[in-house]
Amino acid sequence: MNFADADFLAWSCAHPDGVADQFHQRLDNGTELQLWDSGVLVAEPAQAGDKQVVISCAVHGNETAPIELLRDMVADVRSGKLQLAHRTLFLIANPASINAGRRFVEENMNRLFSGEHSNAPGMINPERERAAKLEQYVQQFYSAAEADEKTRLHYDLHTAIRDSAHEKFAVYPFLHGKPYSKEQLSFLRDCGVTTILLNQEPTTTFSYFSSAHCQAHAFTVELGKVKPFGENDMRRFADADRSLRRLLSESAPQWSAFDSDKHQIYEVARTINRTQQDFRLHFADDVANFTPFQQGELLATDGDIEYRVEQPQERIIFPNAKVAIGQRALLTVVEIPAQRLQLV
Ligand SMILES: O=C(O)CCC(=O)N[C@@H](CCC(=O)O)C(=O)O
Ligand SMILES: [Zn+2]
Repeated sequence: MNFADADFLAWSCAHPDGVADQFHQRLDNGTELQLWDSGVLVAEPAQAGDKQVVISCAVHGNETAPIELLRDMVADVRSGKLQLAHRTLFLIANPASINAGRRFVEENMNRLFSGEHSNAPGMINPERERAAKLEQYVQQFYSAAEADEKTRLHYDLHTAIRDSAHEKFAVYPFLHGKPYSKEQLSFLRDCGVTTILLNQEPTTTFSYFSSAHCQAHAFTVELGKVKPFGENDMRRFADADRSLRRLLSESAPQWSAFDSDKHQIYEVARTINRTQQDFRLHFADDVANFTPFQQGELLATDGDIEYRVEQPQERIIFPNAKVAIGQRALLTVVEIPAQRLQLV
C-alpha cells in the first residue's frame, strides 16, 4: 500500500508499528505534506498563519468518532477541499489499539506522557515506545516554525466510556497558576463543548504534556460516547468538525463572544486511585459522568479504605474499576461559578 494513494487512517493501521521512511507530497494549492511516521502527518500551507495546531485522536483505539473526524479532515486536506491556513500536525496516536478495537493494547497510553513512558526501568511496551515518539514529534512540530509568536494549540480528541450528563466536555490541564483562556473557552463552546473540567494537579496525559512542556493551549476534548466504527451518529459531532475546520482554514477565525453564563465549570475535587485488587465502585455501571451524589454516600472501596462523598453535589467522572493498580479509577468534581476563573 503506497501512502500517496492511501487513506491516512487505513495506511496508519496497516503500519501499526511505525515506519522509518518519510513521505513528502506537495499539493496543487502549495500545501506541503510530510509523513513523519505512521499516524503522524504534518501539513504546511504555502503561507502559514500565526497558529500551530496539533489535532490528535486514537490515544484510545476504541474511541472511533474522533478518528473518523480526523480521517475525513486529512482526506479533505489532501483533495484540496480543506485549504489550510496554519501549520497542522494530524496524529493518529495508537493505530495498534485501533486494530485491536480496544482502549489500549498493553497499557493506557494516556497515563504515559510527560516522561512517564520511561519511568519504569526495563518496562517496554508498544504504548510506552509510541508515547515517547509522540512527545518528540509534538516538540519537533512546534519548534520547527521559526517564530515564537505563533500560538500553539493541541486538541486531543476522545470519547467517554459512559453516558454523561454533559455529553461533551473538555479537560483543562493544570496550569500551575497561569490564567485560563477566554478565546479557548469560546472556541470550545463553538465546538459544542460548554462544560469544562479544571484539573488541579499535573497528570501524565497527552494534553497536559503539550500544555506544561510545550506551552500549548491544550485540552482533552470528550466529544461523546465510545462506539464502534460505523455506529457513530456523526451529526452529533458536526459543531466540533465545523469549528476545527474553521480553526485550520481561517487565518483569523472569530469565535462566539465569551459569555461566562454559557459555560459550566467544574474543579476536580478528588482523584481516587485503585491500589488494591478488590477495588470496587458502589454505584451502577450505567451511572453517567457528572452524576451528583449526596454527602456521605459511599462511592468506592479500596481494600479497607472507604471513599464517601465529602462535598454537597460532588459529582463523579471517568469511573472505571478495571484500571491497572495504581491508576485513576474515579474523579470527583464540584461545580464552581465561571466568574471565579482568572481569565485572559
Ligand atoms: O470514559 C472514561 O472513563 C475515559 C475517557 C477518556 O479516555 N478520558 C481521558 C481523560 C484524560 C484527561 O483527564 O485529560 C483519559 O481517561 O485518558
Ligand atoms: Zn480516551
